[in-house]
Amino acid sequence: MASTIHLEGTTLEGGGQLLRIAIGLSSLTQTPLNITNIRGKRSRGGGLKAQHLTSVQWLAQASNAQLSGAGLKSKEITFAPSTKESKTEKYLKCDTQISQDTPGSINLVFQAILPYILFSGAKYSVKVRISGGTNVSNSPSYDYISQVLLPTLSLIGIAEIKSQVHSRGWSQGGTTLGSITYTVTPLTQPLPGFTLTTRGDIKSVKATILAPKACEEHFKNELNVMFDRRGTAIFGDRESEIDISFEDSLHDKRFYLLLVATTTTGVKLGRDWLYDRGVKAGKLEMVLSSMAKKVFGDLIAEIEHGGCADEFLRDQLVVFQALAKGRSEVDGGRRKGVLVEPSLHAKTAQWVVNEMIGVEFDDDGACKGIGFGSEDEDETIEEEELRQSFAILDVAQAR
Ligand SMILES: Nc1ncnc2c1ncn2[C@@H]1O[C@H](COP(=O)(O)OP(=O)(O)OP(=O)(O)O)[C@@H](O)[C@H]1O
Repeated sequence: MASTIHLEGTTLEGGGQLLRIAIGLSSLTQTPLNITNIRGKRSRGGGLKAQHLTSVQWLAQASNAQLSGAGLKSKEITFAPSTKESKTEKYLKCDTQISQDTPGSINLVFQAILPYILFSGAKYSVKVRISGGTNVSNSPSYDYISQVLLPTLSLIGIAEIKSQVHSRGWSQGGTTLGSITYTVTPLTQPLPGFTLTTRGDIKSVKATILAPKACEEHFKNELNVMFDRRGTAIFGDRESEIDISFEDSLHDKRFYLLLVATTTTGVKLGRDWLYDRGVKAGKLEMVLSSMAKKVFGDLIAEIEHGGCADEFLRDQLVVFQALAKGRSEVDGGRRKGVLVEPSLHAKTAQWVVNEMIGVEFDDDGACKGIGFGSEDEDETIEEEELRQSFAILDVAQAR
């Protein structure tokens, strides 16, 4: 049996993403895992929030893992997947519900469980209905997942993930919970290494607005003004293809805007903003115009670096690069001729995959993945273990 890997939860970003990636990889590789100081860099002492606990418990059930220490606010857990059976089918149900009774981000739960389902080897589609928040600050919204992440996964060879939003749930103070169903078809072959390095020209931009119905015209006008002003920075002198969609947020304090640029090579770049406070009388115009300016500015910065992934997508692709077979590269772009540094979230994701499965990333955002599920995967892991023990020997000799 593999020895337990220990991760220190304060490393780098020190948030929930470290836990999500680690538990997903532990379940897949059946490697026991111990995490201390979970979310150690977050305020109020860190520990597991409901959303994290839900993900850990679901993965423990799906991989038949022994879980100890897990509870709300827990700072240390040990997760030991069963190594006796590899028959995922027994525990990974084809139709499953994950219910949260708080508006914790549905999409962060999805982020935690997706690699496990995709690479589980199960021979049936897995339908997961998750309740909680669909649009929550500092996490991917439903709209971002369905318009940026899933089309990108399709571009790199993971075609079969369908999404359906049943109702919206907003972070903080929302009265109703939202729910989404994701239907995932597990891979039947190892994921081939992929490159996202050819950006292409911006072909179209889709704007998604969620806001109280009364401000529909107003919000759309703000966006049209911004497209007039900043269209050249987006499209250059090419024809602009613009689509603006509006959905009633059914909440007088919830305003959300997502802009997604699609390029001629199918690359998606997205930026969004959620404003979830009240708007004082006479201030609506200012709020909508500030939102529009901010999201346009952020999207244009993503377009100008010329890379193939926005800041958030970059960290969300790391685990897929690490599990794919052979070399994968995601171009994060350049500013003033210098490579755009990965965000702290992306560096954390890269650190976790290195600790868990020995995959190293270079400065270009490339790595050699282990080819999870392929016949020679054991060899790749063994080679890596051997390499690491030589590295330890080298260090010992140097002392
Ligand atoms: N606006 C956004 N659009 C898309 N993805 C986002 C956005 N904001 C954050 N994310 C993604 O959400 C994840 C947040 O990870 P993080 O570790 O902060 O999670 P967390 O579970 O909320 O932890 P914590 O509560 O500890 O902050 C990252 O993968 C990041 O890329």
